[in-house]
Amino acid sequence: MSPTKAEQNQIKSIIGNSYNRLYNQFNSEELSEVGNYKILKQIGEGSFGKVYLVSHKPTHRKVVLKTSDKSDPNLVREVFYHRQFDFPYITKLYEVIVTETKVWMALEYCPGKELYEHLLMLQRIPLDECAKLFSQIASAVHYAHSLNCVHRDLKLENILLDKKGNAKLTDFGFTRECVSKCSLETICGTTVYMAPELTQRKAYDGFKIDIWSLGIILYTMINGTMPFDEDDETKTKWKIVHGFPSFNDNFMSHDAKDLIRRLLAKCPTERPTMKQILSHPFLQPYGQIMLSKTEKIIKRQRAGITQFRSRSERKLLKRLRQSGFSTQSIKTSIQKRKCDSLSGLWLLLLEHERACERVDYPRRSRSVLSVKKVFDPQLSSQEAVESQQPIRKQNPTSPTEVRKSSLKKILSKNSDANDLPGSFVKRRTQRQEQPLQQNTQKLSPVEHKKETIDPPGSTVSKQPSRQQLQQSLVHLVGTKTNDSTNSVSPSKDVGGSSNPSGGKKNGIFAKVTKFFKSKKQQYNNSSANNNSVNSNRDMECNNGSRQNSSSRKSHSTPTVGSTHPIDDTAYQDKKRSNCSESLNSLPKGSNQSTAKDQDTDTSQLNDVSPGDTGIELRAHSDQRLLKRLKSTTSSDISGQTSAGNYDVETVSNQNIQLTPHEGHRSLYFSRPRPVSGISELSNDTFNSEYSTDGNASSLRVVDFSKANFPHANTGEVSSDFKSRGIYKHTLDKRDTSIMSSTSSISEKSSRTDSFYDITTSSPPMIMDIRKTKKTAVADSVLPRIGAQHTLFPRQNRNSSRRGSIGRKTHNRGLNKHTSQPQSIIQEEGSLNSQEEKHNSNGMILSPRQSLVMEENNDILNQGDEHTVPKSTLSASKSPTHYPFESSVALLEGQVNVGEARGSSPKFPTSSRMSVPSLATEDDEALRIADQEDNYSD
Ligand SMILES: Nc1ncnc2c1ncn2[C@@H]1O[C@H](COP(=O)(O)OP(=O)(O)OP(=O)(O)O)[C@@H](O)[C@H]1O
Repeated sequence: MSPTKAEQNQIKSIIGNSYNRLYNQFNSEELSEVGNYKILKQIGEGSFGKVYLVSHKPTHRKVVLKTSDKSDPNLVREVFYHRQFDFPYITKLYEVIVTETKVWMALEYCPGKELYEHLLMLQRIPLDECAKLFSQIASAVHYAHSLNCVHRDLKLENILLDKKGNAKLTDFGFTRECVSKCSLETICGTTVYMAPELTQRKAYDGFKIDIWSLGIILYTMINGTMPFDEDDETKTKWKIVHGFPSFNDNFMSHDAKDLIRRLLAKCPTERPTMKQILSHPFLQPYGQIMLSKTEKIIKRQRAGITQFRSRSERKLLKRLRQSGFSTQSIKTSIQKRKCDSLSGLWLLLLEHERACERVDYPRRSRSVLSVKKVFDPQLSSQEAVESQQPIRKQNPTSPTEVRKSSLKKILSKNSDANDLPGSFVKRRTQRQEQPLQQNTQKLSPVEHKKETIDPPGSTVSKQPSRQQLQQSLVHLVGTKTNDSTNSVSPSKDVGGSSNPSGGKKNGIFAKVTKFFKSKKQQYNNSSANNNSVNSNRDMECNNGSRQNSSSRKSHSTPTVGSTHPIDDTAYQDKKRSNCSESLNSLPKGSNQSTAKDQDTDTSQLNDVSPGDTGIELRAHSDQRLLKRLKSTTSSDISGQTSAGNYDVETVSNQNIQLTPHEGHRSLYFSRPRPVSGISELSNDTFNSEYSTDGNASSLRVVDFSKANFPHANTGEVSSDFKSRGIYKHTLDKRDTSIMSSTSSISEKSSRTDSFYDITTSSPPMIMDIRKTKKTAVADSVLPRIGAQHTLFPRQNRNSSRRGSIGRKTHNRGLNKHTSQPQSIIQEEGSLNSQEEKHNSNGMILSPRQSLVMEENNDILNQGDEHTVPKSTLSASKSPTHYPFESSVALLEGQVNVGEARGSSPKFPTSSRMSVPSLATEDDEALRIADQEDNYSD
């Protein structure tokens, strides 16, 4: 029976509204979702992108999404190595989402932030805590070394703290493989953490430079200052080579001093091995525990017996299978380290499962033994002392703490859940507030301000948030409380839901199943509606096909956007249907407080974005930003890393009077934070790392190290050096290396190969920006990674990642419009503008696209509310081939809109919609590029 006129109108109106919501979402300035992740807030900013706290929609787990421009030269390296690591003290990489201009890494959330910030807060870390944290860091390095990987940028900023206060190594942008004792030549890292052989630009053993950096980290943790840190970079380097750290006996134990001395041995071969470090008396008992744990993990992973064998893994697999997931796909995804959405789902569920197992089985015997202690009056004074150590508070490691925590768990299980957790959290918060306030007083105005903006103690929060309370409650009573925002009752048909002890588990599993079921349901709904509204079929087909092309692509490319892992024939059939998607946007219930009525469209967007379509919406800019000194000052400190040319400039302008052992600067000294970098001098060697696997490069700057350093005794800089113009010398060298096309090519192929291991994305645009001005001083700090910049379009940025050298902005106008929607339009627009020369019609659309637009036009005219005037949707039918069909499908409206703007003065004058104006920008960019070429000539 055909639907009545009223029904038809209702359906049209629904589609119209849905279309408008989607349209508005595409034009929104706010980024709300990426893949399966819902963005909650921005929590940090790196040199090449932002870091967001997000919620994994299927599991509701908190995850960090770190975004990087593809122009980040270390991005591929970072993902390539990071995904290989599976270790408790290394941040987990769950998933990688690739869009046209960005790569999004879903990482384990470490609410404790950086160890650097923790140290700033405490001024110096107590010895016992140092031993524990350092053992964890050293075990992570040991693990990476056992996989023949060297980190090369170990520093306090690259160690994060999780919610229990455990150290997690992160940021593998400089990592590379290193077969034993191989000599590397790429100068990279952060100056104050660099080993003497690095600052002297000698070939080095990658393992040994990591060990030196560990020594710097340990010294700084204990002493609260850095051992070699001067205002002037050259002095710092001189001290690294010739100086010795001074020890304050008030903070340093004999063992600590001994270990630091060994780690900071000037001669690399004298530095201890990782095993020797972890066995050192200062680190006991933590060191030995970590060593045996690490060895066990390494052994298991080498034997390949880690995956899908454990009890929790088998249980989880069974549940997923029962719920209709294709477990084989999940296994493949994990085993091949695809870092796709299935990996993300699996790893997060497994983490949750394991956490639940720990909560499920509290150790009764221990808790009973601790009763005396709890009521011991002396304990309260001890607690006061411990409150000075917020990290240890949250991560009880001493037997007393373990007992107390276990007891609390037991007690809370037997008590009223409403009372105990609250009171416990409150007490804990009070205790933790104290040191925070004390420390705040000691901070300099700069740090104090920073504190006010963003309290650094993620382990120490003044006001426990609702989520913190909930987490504590979960931790204490072992059952998740359902609140209005997150409550999802465990579905009965989910495998294992009858498990009485697994309330939390069932909750999360029910959420996952519900998430995918709701998606499946959408398909079913659309099918039903399709059948019932045959008369509207064509119309829906047109609207649906537009999204469907993207959706199809989404399902077939799991690394981008979301994947529908439910193995269901009906669902697969639906996937094949061309006319179903339009009704995906039918309203549905949402179980998230943050979800707006656009939720349906959001999931729709999720299916087609971001990777499939390249649709990226600019992030919400008024989020509280974490003010990082190093990023805010990065442009000022371009010489902070091993930028030799910059050093020369500094040296030649200053009469350096070096006094050995000038004393140590406090961390609170208001200087920019150290930044990592790769020297431009090693451009050739960097390439040779890829092309020759670490063989010595033919291009060496002989004697540079000698000239670069003041005299060992006098501190005087050689006049020869001052007058010789090493600046020019190095510049020439750099030019030579940049012109070393062989290495560039080898690097290019290596990079793209690695890149394509994990993505199916289109290759990066190649742009030649090698030619540069030779006049300005700033040119002497041109990116050492010049060759890389020929691979990736450089964004118009004032700072560059890790350092220094690439800080000069190559503003050729080509990347002026870096906001995501613009870049999409720009690409499409430029495509159009190229073809416009041959096409007098101006508007270029494929027949199907034109048809879709016309149909949409009709729909919108019939809907009650719509924001797009009819005139903006007119389209001609010039046939054009589009390589990226899905992108174009999503852009149709915008392209049309842009073209029609002239004829419709009422249309909103958003620059991103203006194809003609972007064409003008391109012209302008070319003009600037030509000008720069003239300069360089
Ligand atoms: N997994 C995480 N959990 C919590 N916060 C994180 C996480 N990763 C990064 N952050 C936050 O984001 C900030 C920037 O991240 P990160 O340092 O990794 O970026 P980056 O691009 O590598 O920066 P750079 O190389 O300049 O140091 C960090 O200081 C930290 O506060």
